[in-house]
Amino acid sequence: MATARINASSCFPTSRRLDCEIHVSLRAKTVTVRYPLTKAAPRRHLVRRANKDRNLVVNAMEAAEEKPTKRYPGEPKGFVEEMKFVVMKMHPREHANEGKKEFNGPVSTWNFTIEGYLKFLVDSKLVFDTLEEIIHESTVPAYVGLKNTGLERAENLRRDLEWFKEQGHKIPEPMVRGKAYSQYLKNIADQKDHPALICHFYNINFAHSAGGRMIGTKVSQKILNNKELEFYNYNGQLPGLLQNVGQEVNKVAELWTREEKNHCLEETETSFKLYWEIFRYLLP
Ligand code: HEM
Repeated sequence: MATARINASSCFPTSRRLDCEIHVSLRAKTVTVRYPLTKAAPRRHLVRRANKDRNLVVNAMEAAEEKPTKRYPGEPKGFVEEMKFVVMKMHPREHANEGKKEFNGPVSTWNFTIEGYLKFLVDSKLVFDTLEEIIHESTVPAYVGLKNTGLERAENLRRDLEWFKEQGHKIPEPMVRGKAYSQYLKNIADQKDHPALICHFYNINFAHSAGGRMIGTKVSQKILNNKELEFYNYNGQLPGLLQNVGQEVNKVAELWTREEKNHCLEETETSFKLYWEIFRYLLP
């Protein structure tokens, strides 16, 4: 609501006239209008005129005021929340609710096979290998806080695949889906597209910590005799690790323009599609 303050005390004489001001405030902005009146003009004229002008000034300010800036879902809580909002909309509804059904959602009806699961692990390893190498070897300031976060999975996956080998399983070579995602990550790193890369960093790591872990539990129960794989084992408390990484990503994104943030959010679709292809090895 606009208010106008007629500041009669700010009438001050100059050599030939009496200048007075009114201040009109609209939300955070204040406009000052100066009235050059002759010394002879009585103050009540000034007040009358200022009152009349006040509405004109308010209207002009309202017209000039920028439209309220768009709020993005999740924005008040930080950029990671914005990313979460976007990716959750991409999940099929029954998958997004999976965690609320005490692991008895559709994933529990999947008939996992060792063969499919090994493909999933091998291609996931290639993706984590690539992502971790890019982040680790980079000197880009935006990635500094994303090194050695405790979410790294490549080494744990290597140990899991070793275990499968010891059990007598043949470990496949990386396949086209894993190679496609790995190559895509290398391309955006070469292009120095940091917002896009950080989008993938978030989605790959956080997807694994959420739906990925649920799937891991089911696989373990159904076909691995409850064997706990290293892939799902973190050095430290996972919620704390995720919170720290989330804070680091939020800090980086605070330096971005809205365009860079939107570019990062738009990249979610590619990340979801590419990683979804790898999850599909698990489908019967
Ligand atoms: C079978 C496949 C999948 C299932 C069953 C699944 C399931 C879930 C579930 C249940 C959640 C937790 C929702 C909540 O917090 O209430 C979740 C979160 C998430 N998923 Fe998926 N998801 C799958 C695939 C993917 C893919 C392909 C991506 C993207 C690459 C992805 C990215 C994420 C992310 C980033 C989160 C948010 C984690 C967080 O910020 O806490 N998910 N998913």
